[in-house]
Order: sequence, then structure tokens, then C-alpha cells
Amino acid sequence: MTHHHLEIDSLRIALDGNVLLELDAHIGPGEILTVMGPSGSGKSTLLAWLAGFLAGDFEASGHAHLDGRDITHLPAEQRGIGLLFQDPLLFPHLSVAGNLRFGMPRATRDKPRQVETALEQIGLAGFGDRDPATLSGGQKARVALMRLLLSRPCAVLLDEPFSKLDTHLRQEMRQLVFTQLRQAGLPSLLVTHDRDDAASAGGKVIELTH
Ligand SMILES: Nc1ncnc2c1ncn2[C@@H]1O[C@H](COP(=O)(O)OP(=O)(O)OP(=O)(O)O)[C@@H](O)[C@H]1O
Repeated sequence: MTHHHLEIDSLRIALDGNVLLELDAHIGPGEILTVMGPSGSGKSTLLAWLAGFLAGDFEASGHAHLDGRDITHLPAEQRGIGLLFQDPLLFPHLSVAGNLRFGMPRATRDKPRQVETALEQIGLAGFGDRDPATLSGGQKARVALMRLLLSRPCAVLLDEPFSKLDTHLRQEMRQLVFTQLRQAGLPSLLVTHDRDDAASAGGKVIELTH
């Protein structure tokens, strides 16, 4: 297991001169930090800052370090951060296997074998040639998770990743996602409105306020 860690130092984000959020956090390998708070409290803004997509209207100061590397001003694609959203957003023009191969580092050894193993891990052995449109919501969510992990991120941001799933599936996906993130030793930041998500993540919880 690799030991990735993410640090947020003296982050302060303001909008029109008003401070929206201030945060210091250290997320160790396999830790999941949950961020909660009312609508408009800045949860998506925090993720956008970390991922490198923050809109120009915001003034941000502070630093983010990933594995000791200052990523604060790096372009999004050089940060090594993986994202998991509410919608699985699989590429419709690629097969399930094509989706899984998409973000794999160029130097990855034996890609077909790794794709096959990944499909087995999520109970979708033999689904490699399928069109993603023919998968159920739960199956798409599992493929999106594996595509993320196969891209070998150094940290993961999750934005309400389970909110579109029904209760039963939600429970199942929580288990799968959190177990996989822990096993991969990835520091993760979870944004959610759901207390059960936070409890299941098992880490610290931060509440953003206005
Ligand atoms: N591009 C933008 N330009 C100006 N203001 C913005 C922009 N994006 C968001 N805001 C404002 O920034 C504040 C924080 O928004 P943000 O989306 O981070 O909240 P949130 O906690 O994620 O809310 P929700 O739970 O509803 O998703 C809000 O007041 C919002 O109106």
C-alpha cells in the first residue's frame, strides 16, 4: 500500500470580500474526511479549489500539499486527484472495458488482465464488451468507481456520490467505495448531506457554516 497524504493549510476562500470558508486539515492514507454543511456553505467550492477548477470570482489563499508536493497552483490534470460525483458519467462511445482503460497510466502492465480483475472485483466479470447504456444505475456506479481507482489517483474527492441511489444500493456502494479507498491507502474528502454516509465513512466530520 502506498502512503498518500493530503494537507490543506490555512485555506481561506472569499467572495466579494466576504469570507466563505476557512479550513486546515490533514488527511492521512486511507482516511476519509467528511465535509457537511447547509446549502451555500461552500462545500462544492472547497472541492473545486482542491481539484483546480475554482471559478475566477473567488479569492483564495492558503496551500494544498499532496504527498508533500505543493499542488495549489498546478493545472487540474497534474494534481493527481480523482473525482467521484453523483452521476457516474461513463463515456457513452466506449465499452465498459474502454471506460476502465481510459485513465490508466500509459506504463500500466497487462491492462487487459487488470481490467478483467477490476470487473471481477465489482461483480461484473464478462461485462467488458458491454455498452455502458445497458448497465443498471448500480452497475454504472461500480464501473465509475473502478475507472477512478485504475487511474491511480493520489487522493480522491467525492461529491454526494450516493445520493442518486436507492437505500439498499446506497448501503452496498458505501461499503464498496469506502473499503476500496481505504485499501488503496487514499486520502479522501467526502461531501455529503447524509449523516449515515458520514458515519459509514468513519473519519472526522467537519461542518461548514455560513
Ligand atoms: N461561480 C460562482 N460565482 C459566484 N458565486 C458562486 C459561484 N459558485 C458558487 N457561488 C456561491 O458561493 C457560495 C458557496 O457555494 P457552493 O456551491 O460551494 O455551496 P455548497 O455548500 O456546495 O451548496 P450545496 O449543498 O447547495 O451544493 C454560494 O453562496 C454560491 O451562491
